[in-house]
Amino acid sequence: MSVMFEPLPLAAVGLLVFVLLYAVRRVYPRPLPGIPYNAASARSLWGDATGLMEAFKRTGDPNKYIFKQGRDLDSPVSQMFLAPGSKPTVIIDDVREVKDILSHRTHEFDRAPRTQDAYRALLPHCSLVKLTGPAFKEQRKFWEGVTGIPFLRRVAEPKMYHYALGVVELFRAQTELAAGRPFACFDNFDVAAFELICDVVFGTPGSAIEDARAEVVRATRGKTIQQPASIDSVAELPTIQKPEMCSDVSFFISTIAKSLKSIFPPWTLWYLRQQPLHKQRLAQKESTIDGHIEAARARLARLSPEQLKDLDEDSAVVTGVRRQLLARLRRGESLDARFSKLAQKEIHDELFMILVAGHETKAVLLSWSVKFLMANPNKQEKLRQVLQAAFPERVSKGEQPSVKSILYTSIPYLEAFMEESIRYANTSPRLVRMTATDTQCLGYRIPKGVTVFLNPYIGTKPLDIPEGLRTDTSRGSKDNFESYWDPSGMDEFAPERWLNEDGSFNPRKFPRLAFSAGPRMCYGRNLALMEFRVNLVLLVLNFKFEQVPKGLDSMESQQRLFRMPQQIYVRLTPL
Ligand code: HEM
Repeated sequence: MSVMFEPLPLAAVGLLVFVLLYAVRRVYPRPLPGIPYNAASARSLWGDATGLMEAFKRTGDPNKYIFKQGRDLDSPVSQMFLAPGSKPTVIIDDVREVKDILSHRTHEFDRAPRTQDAYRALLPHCSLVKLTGPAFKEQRKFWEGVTGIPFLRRVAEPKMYHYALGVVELFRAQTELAAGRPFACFDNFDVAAFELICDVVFGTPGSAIEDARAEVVRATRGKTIQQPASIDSVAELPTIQKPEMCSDVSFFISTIAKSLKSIFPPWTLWYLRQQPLHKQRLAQKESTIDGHIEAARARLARLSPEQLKDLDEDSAVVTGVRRQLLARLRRGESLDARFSKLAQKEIHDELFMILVAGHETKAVLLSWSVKFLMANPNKQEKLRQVLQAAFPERVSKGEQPSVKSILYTSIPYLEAFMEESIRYANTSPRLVRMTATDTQCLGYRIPKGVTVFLNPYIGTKPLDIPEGLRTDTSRGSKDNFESYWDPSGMDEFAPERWLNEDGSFNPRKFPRLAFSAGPRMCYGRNLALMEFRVNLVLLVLNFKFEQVPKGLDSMESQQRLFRMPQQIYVRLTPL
């Protein structure tokens, strides 16, 4: 009997071993043929994830580790294994090719599901999560009024000046209370950036910066805060009370960042969304934004068709609502009814996206630029001298320059300083795409459905690549810039590299990718640049940024949604 049954268990064991071996093989890295990789990582179940996690723990920023690989392997295209059982991720590290992919190859390299998933749970209808097809382009066109120069000049300019002056006054009060000690200042920039974007989106002025200043003045007069004995210790300042919506947006930004950093983003996101705090904040932001949309709809629905057509849009919510109402007029529908659920959601999500994308980015850039001022006292002094020459009223009469003169006076060294800050801050150090079709890059075949990390940093020496391996458009772009690499090195902060010999500013000295390129280029670039300029000018004219004590001056970065400094302390002398 037993002899008869022996072959069956043997076959079962054989099958089990085969299935196990197959399963193990499936979870171990399976390299894409022909693309260089780290051989040791390919032998490990966790692939490159272990090294990446270690680098993240050690430095707070995984991007150096990711883009170092191409240099180690001497290849502009390489692959990494970032999660067991998943396809490899391809890394592309060549400025010309990255710019070409972003500008001309969106049908081959489009929005990655990783990015879509992270945002889709919160903003399913916003343009950011859409693939670069007709629906995306139509939505961008619908909203372009909000980011266009006429709207920015008419609506955003006076508001950004107001909040930038508010920050100057807050710094002045904090400096008095700190009495020579260094103090943390990220919240100043963060809350002011939020109040501006919120005002641009809803047309409702914020008072958090003014309130914070009043609180600091009260604490100084009442001597209610005991400062540390040492002049080199961090001063105690009253905490800025963030508007509720600002805390909500920061909370959602950290949710998105956590999911983007996770090895298994959908699981992380699912877990975060189950948390009661998440649900509570979500309900809060839904009712706030919907309230603004309904108030704008009710107001605009009372206008005559002519008034509606002639109306100057004075906030993003008015833009969204007016354009929906104009579409109703064209279809011969009544203006009175509430919006359909879909129309309401589309306006809602785009407004929320502007709040998310247009808030922390600007505060992070300003924080880096303040660090560059402190780390480079000679360049700070030079910037101040050119600004004082451009705006003599600040020195002779103590008057602040007007917003128009700040924005529209040509000041080459200021433009170079801004450009170099944007380059060196490298706030979005990794752009993510997915191949939408089987394709190739620099002679390497990349199959459909592979996640691709693009390095937009203008600061690493390009590897030698035969021109014949490039696409036609990439070959054609060779002379678009004076250089792709500064022989004096790009690891220094040097605004001068953007100046011609005659001292004029030359934006074509090197490529610029900090706001990405092509059809998916940053939507808020103009607003961000104007706001950066106004804040930088007013800060440098009003304060000397002294060096902060050792231990508070680290230039190390951390990766949240953006690459931001680990430490942001200032020590100021008012001017
Ligand atoms: C210093 C400030 C800023 C920097 C450095 C920055 C950078 C970027 C970058 C690099 C991208 C491209 C991401 C990609 O290609 O995958 C991007 C996209 C985007 N930015 Fe900005 N940004 C800034 C400010 C703003 C502001 C103020 C707004 C809103 C008013 C904004 C709205 C957006 C949106 C909506 C997208 C997504 C575009 C798409 O649909 O693909 N950004 N930004």
